[in-house]
Amino acid sequence: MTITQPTTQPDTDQAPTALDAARADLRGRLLADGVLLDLGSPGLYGRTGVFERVYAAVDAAAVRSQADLDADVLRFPPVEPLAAFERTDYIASFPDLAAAVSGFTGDDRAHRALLAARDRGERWESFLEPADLMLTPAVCHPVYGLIGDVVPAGGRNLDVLGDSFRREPSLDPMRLQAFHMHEFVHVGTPASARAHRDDRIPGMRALLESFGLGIDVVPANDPFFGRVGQVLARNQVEQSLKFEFVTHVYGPDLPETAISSANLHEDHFGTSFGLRTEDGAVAHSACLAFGLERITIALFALHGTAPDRWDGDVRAALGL
Ligand SMILES: Nc1ncnc2c1ncn2[C@@H]1O[C@H](COP(=O)(O)OP(=O)(O)OP(=O)(O)O)[C@@H](O)[C@H]1O
Ligand SMILES: [Zn+2]
Repeated sequence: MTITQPTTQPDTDQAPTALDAARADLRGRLLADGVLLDLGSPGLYGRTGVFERVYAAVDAAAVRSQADLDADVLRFPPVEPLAAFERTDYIASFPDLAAAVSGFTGDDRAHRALLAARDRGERWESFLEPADLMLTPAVCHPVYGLIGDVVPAGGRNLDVLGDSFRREPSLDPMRLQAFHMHEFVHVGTPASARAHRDDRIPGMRALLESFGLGIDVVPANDPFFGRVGQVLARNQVEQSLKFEFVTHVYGPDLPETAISSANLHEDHFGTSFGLRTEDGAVAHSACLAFGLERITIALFALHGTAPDRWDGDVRAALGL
């Protein structure tokens, strides 16, 4: 079958850097070899069988690596109610990444006006109204509202896989607008949350290394928005709240990319969602997040786009 793909054009005419060139090269290879399909908008791709095969293997290996948690499985839709989104405070830290759903609520007359604007070649989305739904930017968000006010002794472990949407259009195939994270979340005491994060870092690292990837674990520096955001970013690093598993996707001389993370939220969600431990203290939480597309694409970048020709050890680690 031949698939005709619309082409996404770069939206800048600045001179490309070595990193831009490396990103364009990988993107071109993934499209030319039929791993991804260009949907005509930066960071949005269709996926073919070869992508899905590796992606499913990565996810299954991630799940096996956390099996001892005996976590409760939770799955959610790609959108969350505005009221739930509000409680996470995401809009305070990352307004530039957030995206809302809107819908048409007008009458016949408003519909005719919409169609007239469309016939004139104008944008018509302004005829839509906010639908009180947000695209979920981090898959653990819906968990905290469902836990109940008191977390049982020993805490709760949750296995959450879902869609993430972040409005960060890019021609870097490692930076998508729509992607998936598989998260292993713990809600419990300050000590159990910290242990969940810290004790599992070596195992996560070993898993990613078993795929043949070179991994560094580094303190994360998230792109919090604006001037206040610079303070938040500094706190995050100083308090070592988040670690990222980074790998060289674009060669040893170019910056590494985060393919997974291990986060300690402290009392952030416990306070916002009114979660307490049995002794009445505010619950703490932590999560491990596997960035499934980023891990998958890192594997294609390193080992090539034909998984049957990958090293036997790598295929064994992935169960391919
Ligand atoms: N735009 C994206 N496209 C694909 N995967 C992503 C994207 N953003 C995050 N991820 C993946 O989800 C994982 C967990 O999300 P997290 O919130 O920690 O990302 P992040 O630190 O904001 O990523 P970055 O700093 O690269 O923007 C990341 O380690 C990464 O693997
Ligand atoms: Zn980050």
